[in-house]
Amino acid sequence: MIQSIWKMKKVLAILLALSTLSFIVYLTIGRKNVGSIHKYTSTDDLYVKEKTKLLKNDLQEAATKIQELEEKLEILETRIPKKYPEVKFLNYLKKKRILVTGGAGFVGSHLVDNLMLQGHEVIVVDNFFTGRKRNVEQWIGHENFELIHHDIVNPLFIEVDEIYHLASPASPPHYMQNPVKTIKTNTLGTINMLGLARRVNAKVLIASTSEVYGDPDIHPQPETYWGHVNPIGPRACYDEGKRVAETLTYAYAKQENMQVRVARIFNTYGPRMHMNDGRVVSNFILQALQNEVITVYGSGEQTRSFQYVSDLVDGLVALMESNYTLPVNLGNPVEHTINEFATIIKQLVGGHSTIKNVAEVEDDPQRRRPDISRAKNILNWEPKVSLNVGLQKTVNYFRKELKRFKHSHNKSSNFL
Ligand SMILES: O=C(O)[C@H]1O[C@H](OP(=O)(O)OP(=O)(O)OC[C@H]2O[C@@H](n3ccc(=O)[nH]c3=O)[C@H](O)[C@@H]2O)[C@H](O)[C@@H](O)[C@@H]1O
Repeated sequence: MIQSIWKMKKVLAILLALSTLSFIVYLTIGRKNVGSIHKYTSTDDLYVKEKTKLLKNDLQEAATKIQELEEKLEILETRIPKKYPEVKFLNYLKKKRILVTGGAGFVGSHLVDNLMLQGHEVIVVDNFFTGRKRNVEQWIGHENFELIHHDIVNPLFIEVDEIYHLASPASPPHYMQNPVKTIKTNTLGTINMLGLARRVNAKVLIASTSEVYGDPDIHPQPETYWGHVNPIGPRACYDEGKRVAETLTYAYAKQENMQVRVARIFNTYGPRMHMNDGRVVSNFILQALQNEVITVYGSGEQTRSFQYVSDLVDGLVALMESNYTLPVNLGNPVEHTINEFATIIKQLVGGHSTIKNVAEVEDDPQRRRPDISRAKNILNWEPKVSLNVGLQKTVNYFRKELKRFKHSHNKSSNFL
């Protein structure tokens, strides 16, 4: 079908070219001939004018027809079946209807891929504040997939078996950009999702964060640690927002006898991170790829532990499938200072960026590393992807993104 459409397109292009050519030939050779055979008269001139007019009309008619045909072709093209990744077949007993809030975001979209490939029906709800349609475009039109543009701060009425509640900006510059909205998403949004889960009797997993531990004074951080959070600092909208989300979850679970899961997610990276994400992984990689200065905030002696996104997704699915209700840390326990991390990225990318220490960030947690004993014991889960392998995939992704950005930037400036 695709080939025949291409053939039709070629034929149309040839037709258009031929008719234009014949018109030009007529105007040049035809006119000259008229002049060479006959003596030039005003009758000839009239004849040529009349003929030109007729040909112009013919050409106009042909152009209209071609346009009509092109429109028909466009409609036909939309009917060409899209090639989707192959999904498992599940019978109606095993197939679940799963809602993923924030499913067009970085982590959400990878989770959606996993659930779709397993053969489930997936409904993505996203307000596209930090999520992008592009992250889930591979599934658009698939019979098991649905994309809803909706802000979960408002209630949602659908029937589902499970809810992965991931909707919230997660990058510090993003969540600090509109702190009130971040709090609303994590409080009102969470109430709406817990309310929905209660109404339809669905299992619900809440994406919490390592930030509930604040700037920790216990290291590494086990789930039993209560945290060290500044309730009025610049990060409070997010870390206190997530703490309330956890409190709400356990209040609903107790009062309404619901099945809940809480994942405390540590720093995660991978393809589909936004170019303007502002977190350390994307910043350093983009800076290194463009030979710009790699900006280390503060002394660079603060630490983080980075997990690759596919490991996190495996952990989220395992947690949902378990019958464990208390919070579970999901993160990679391999810890690095930010200075070390800058050097790792610089070496991996190459180029001639320099590493520079710039102003520190207020309330920046100084040490962060998950204690993952609980996830290991209960879910039999631990990260599999090494930093080198994960970073290489992420660097490749950002390299492509930069090319794509430059290409579309050039195109739009040509257009202007
Ligand atoms: O990546 C994540 O998943 C986590 O990211 C953030 O937490 P944070 O650790 O502050 O994330 P980054 O902004 O990536 O910062 C990590 C460290 O790198 C530093 N950094 C960041 C960006 C930069 O250009 N340079 C730089 O030195 C920061 O100051 C911080 O010490 C979010 O708050 C968490 O919710 C989220 O789980």
